[in-house]
Amino acid sequence: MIHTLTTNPAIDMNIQTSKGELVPDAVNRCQDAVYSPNGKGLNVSFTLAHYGCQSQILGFFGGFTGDYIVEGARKTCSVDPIYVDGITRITVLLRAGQVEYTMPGAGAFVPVEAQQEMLSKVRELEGLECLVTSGSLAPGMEGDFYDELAGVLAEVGADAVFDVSSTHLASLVGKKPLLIKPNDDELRDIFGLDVTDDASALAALEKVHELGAQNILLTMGGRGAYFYNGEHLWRASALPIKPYQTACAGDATLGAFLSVWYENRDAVEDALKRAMATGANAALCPGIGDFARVEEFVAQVQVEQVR
Ligand SMILES: O=P(O)(O)OC[C@@]1(O)O[C@H](CO)[C@@H](O)[C@@H]1O
Repeated sequence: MIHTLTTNPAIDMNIQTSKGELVPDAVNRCQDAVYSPNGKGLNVSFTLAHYGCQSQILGFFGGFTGDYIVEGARKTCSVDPIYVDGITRITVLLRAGQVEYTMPGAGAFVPVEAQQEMLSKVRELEGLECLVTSGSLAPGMEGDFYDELAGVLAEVGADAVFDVSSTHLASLVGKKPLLIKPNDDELRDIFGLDVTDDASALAALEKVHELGAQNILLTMGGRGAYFYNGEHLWRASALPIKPYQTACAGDATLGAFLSVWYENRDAVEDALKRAMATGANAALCPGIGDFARVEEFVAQVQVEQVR
């Protein structure tokens, strides 16, 4: 079974300013608030659940916000939480007219003892085939937690998938994760690599593969995505949508991709079509979305094997 790990989950609070603008030093009244239990790995689990793939959510949770997320997530997924003393964060996703502001809180402090408890839990999980670790590290955690985690996964023979924005990813790929999912900003900031066309995508993803990542799913928002497996490179088109909020789209893309590809490594085209369609649908909704237009979108995604 796939498990997901979110060290720093969040309630996503989507709001819109009533006047369609954000005015400094003024009272900006807001409307249409939507609250949802989120965090990057949870979003992957919710997406997997939508496609009938069972997964279990792991993470650190604290306070009333942590309880809200655990309770909410349990409506669709199994959750095995570790509780910490602080208060799990809220991410404010504010829309002011055409402008989107994403404001994640810092999150609850995770002491070393809780980190060790998580590593022991992972080591002892029954039926662990793959751990998807997503999102930022909670306060109190350092990049070496990922190294220890990768060590535990290697020890128990489980696959590692990382969708993390930490600069530590540059060395973590040396542990040969099954898959990483950077976006184009992360590829530039962490690996110093830019993608402007097929040739630069191939050069960049070959480089990251040489560093150790077995497979790379590169998401680029409105510019589509590439997938490289060390041998072949595929390009997938983006949907021409007007996003409501882009925050959860990458997680929906990853979850949808895994829901096909993890069990069938040859089904890259189908996996990419579902991934792009699901990501686009998520971008139209608050939270992870309603998956309502996925089938319609699948038919519109163009996937081409470019090498
Ligand atoms: O601080 P992180 O973990 O990078 O990002 C957290 C977050 O913004 O990402 C998710 C969307 O991807 C949201 O559900 C969540 O609030």
